[in-house]
Amino acid sequence: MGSNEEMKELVTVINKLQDAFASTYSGVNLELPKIAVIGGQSAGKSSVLESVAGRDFLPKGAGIVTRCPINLQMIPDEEEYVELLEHPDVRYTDFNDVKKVIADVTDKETADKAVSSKPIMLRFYSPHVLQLTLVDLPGLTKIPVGNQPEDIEQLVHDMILEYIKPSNTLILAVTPATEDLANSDALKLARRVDPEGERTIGVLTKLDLMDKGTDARRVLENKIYPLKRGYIGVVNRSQKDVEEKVDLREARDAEEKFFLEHAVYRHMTDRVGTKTLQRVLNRQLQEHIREKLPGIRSEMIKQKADLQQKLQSMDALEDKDINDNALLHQVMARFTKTMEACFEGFDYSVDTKEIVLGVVINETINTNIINGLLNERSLMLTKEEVMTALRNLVGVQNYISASQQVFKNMVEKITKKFKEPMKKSVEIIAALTQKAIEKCARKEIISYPHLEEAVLRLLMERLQDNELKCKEDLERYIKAECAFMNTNHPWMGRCDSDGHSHKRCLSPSDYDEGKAKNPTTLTNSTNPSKSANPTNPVELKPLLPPKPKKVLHQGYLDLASDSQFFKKKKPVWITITPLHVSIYTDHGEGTELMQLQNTKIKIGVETDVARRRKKFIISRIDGSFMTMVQARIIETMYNGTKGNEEGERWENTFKEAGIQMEDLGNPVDGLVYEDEGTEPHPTPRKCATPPPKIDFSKDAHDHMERILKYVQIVKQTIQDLTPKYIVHTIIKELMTYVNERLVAEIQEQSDLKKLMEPGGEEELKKRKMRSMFDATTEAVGIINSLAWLNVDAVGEPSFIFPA
Ligand SMILES: Nc1nc2c(ncn2[C@@H]2O[C@H](COP(=O)(O)OP(=O)(O)OP(=O)(O)O)[C@@H](O)[C@H]2O)c(=O)[nH]1
Repeated sequence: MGSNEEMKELVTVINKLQDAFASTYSGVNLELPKIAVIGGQSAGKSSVLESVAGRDFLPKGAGIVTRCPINLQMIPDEEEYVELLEHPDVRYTDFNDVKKVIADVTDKETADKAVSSKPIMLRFYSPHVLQLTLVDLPGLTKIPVGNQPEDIEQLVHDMILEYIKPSNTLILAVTPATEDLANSDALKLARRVDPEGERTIGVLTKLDLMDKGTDARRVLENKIYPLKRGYIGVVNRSQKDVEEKVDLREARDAEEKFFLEHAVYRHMTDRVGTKTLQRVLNRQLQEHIREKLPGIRSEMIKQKADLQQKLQSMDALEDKDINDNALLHQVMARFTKTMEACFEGFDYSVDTKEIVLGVVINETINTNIINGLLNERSLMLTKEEVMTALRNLVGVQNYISASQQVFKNMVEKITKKFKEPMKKSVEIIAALTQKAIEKCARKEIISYPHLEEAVLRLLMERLQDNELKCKEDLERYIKAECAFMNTNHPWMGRCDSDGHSHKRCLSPSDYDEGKAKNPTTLTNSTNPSKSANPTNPVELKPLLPPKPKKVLHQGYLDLASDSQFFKKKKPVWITITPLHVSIYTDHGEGTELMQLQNTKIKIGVETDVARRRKKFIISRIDGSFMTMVQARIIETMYNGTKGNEEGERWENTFKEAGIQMEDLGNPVDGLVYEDEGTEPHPTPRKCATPPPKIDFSKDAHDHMERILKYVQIVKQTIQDLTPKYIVHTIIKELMTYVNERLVAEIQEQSDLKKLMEPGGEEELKKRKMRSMFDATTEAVGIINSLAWLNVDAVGEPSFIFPA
């Protein structure tokens, strides 16, 4: 490849690399050297800089024209124009305007002082330039003129030093050929920062103005004041040329002509002319690049590997070419998985730093709902409150019995109290669920703000619907609870009014055992809900004869007329086994009325010695009801017809069967039986005794206990069911929606392209990193493509600076 072509390629490559580096945000830069032009006042600095840049946009003239540093940044671009920092929005394409603005800004900046160190920033965009910076500095002045301060020389001196100090700055030390080189301030200053002259290029201007017969041959031959990089002689436009608007191209031609026709200079073409100066500068740059690129390449390769690793860990490399639909499904699958992990705890990468909201919801259910809102003391009635209510029912009347209506009203009233806490519970869990959704969305969808917005909108709508539905369901449940009171609930027998279960749970057989077999609703069924429910009568079926068992004694005893079974006194068939006392309507084919467990009953015995009668008063040891109709005692009597022995035998056999017996003696009032004339036993004599007193407090107490027990059951059921309803309706149904409908609804309602428009910090970070990765990859590719990178030969001049 010819060297000129190499340089063309170099301009392209370097500019591409600069672009690539700019997008890597890495700070990696070719750092092409700045070129600072220094020299005495009116030495021709601006003219040199201009001819290097190839455009005429700097003010020139006699006197001190450049009074501020002019920072000219050359930037490759398709169009050619100038921008000034002072007017960032204006693109100057007329260079005369640029000149004028620079002059104005200079005047403004130096209105109260001779010079200013604040640079005027210019950007020169052109398709023909490399990205590098040229700095025109004010001329060194010796004697203050006009309003210039006394220390003007020092001021300018210090400013120039500041600019040329960095080792990455090439110094163009401009001296007019009309001056003695030994007095060159430019060279003196350059030597201070570059004593070896490694980055200083001597430029001799105004060769055309030298006295006739004199020339700068010995200077240009580097013999007078040697510099490592030597001297270049140039002829710029004279003040007259400037005024006559001779353009740079014409000036360049005139310069060429001048040197070719000059007797001395035409023999030293490699030392004179603006083109030569450009070529030298190009060479400097090329050398610099050649030196720097291998290091940059290694740095880029390392950076590329780092970025690749980071992107892989962020799962961001694969997404690159995926289409929007696939991306939507990918993102939503991640979101669904995170939601499931939150609620179901199926996350295999179990979080050890933070409790997921699902766990918070669980704790809230147990602590704040079951044992909080739904366990408030105010929801329940105290014994005193029930008792007061019962007393209030009768007013001045004597208490007779508590009606079923009273029971219903009171239970209903308490049950309805649960409505508000249940609703509140729904709201609490809905609010937590909303938080969980938002958190999961933030985690998984934040990179796609439109999608996140759509997901949140749909889920919030669904959550609201579910919340409403759940409240309605629970309200309906309360209504259902009030609609039917299951007073035969199995727990009625086992919960005390404080809601505590007895140590031993009753089995269904227990439930049956204590149950009275009402002759009108008798059944063989062992199902408590059917057989025990007085509102659910079933056909009366005669029982089969009792299974053969070891009978200790059996026979007829009379059942009292207030036994709750019969309206009249009636003989019943009783058998005593080691385990049970059973009462049948009759011997053989009779129906079993009751079967009582010996260990659970006690029998009080009254003996009427005169009549040889014995009355056996059977009750439960725990005081509970004997029958469905709520009698606490069953009175049976041996009527004495078989003599004393038979009465004694009954009593002894009860004892033998392990029943707790109590001798009640010989009662004063005798055995009270209405004479019903029943067969086959003689009728006991009617006894004139006062009617039994109604025990208000005992009956009310029983009623109160039943109410308290029942509302306890209601409460426990509500405590049990409410969280189930809530979790099902609020969370499970929401998850079903997320799994089955959400994506489809999102696709139906929104524009897919817009949905998947990335945004948000996380995505921006990923994108930035990905573009850095791409730029680095490109930069490495560009550097690798430079075959001449390791070639030592220095290329010929080219058009880095526009011709
Ligand atoms: N004949 C001739 N005139 C030149 C040459 N170089 C510069 N001039 C003129 O010298 C004057 C000063 O040139 P400038 O380029 O403004 O010099 P400067 O060093 O930038 O001046 P200050 O910034 O004011 O210090 C201008 O009128 C130029 O036209 C040259 O090589 N030959």
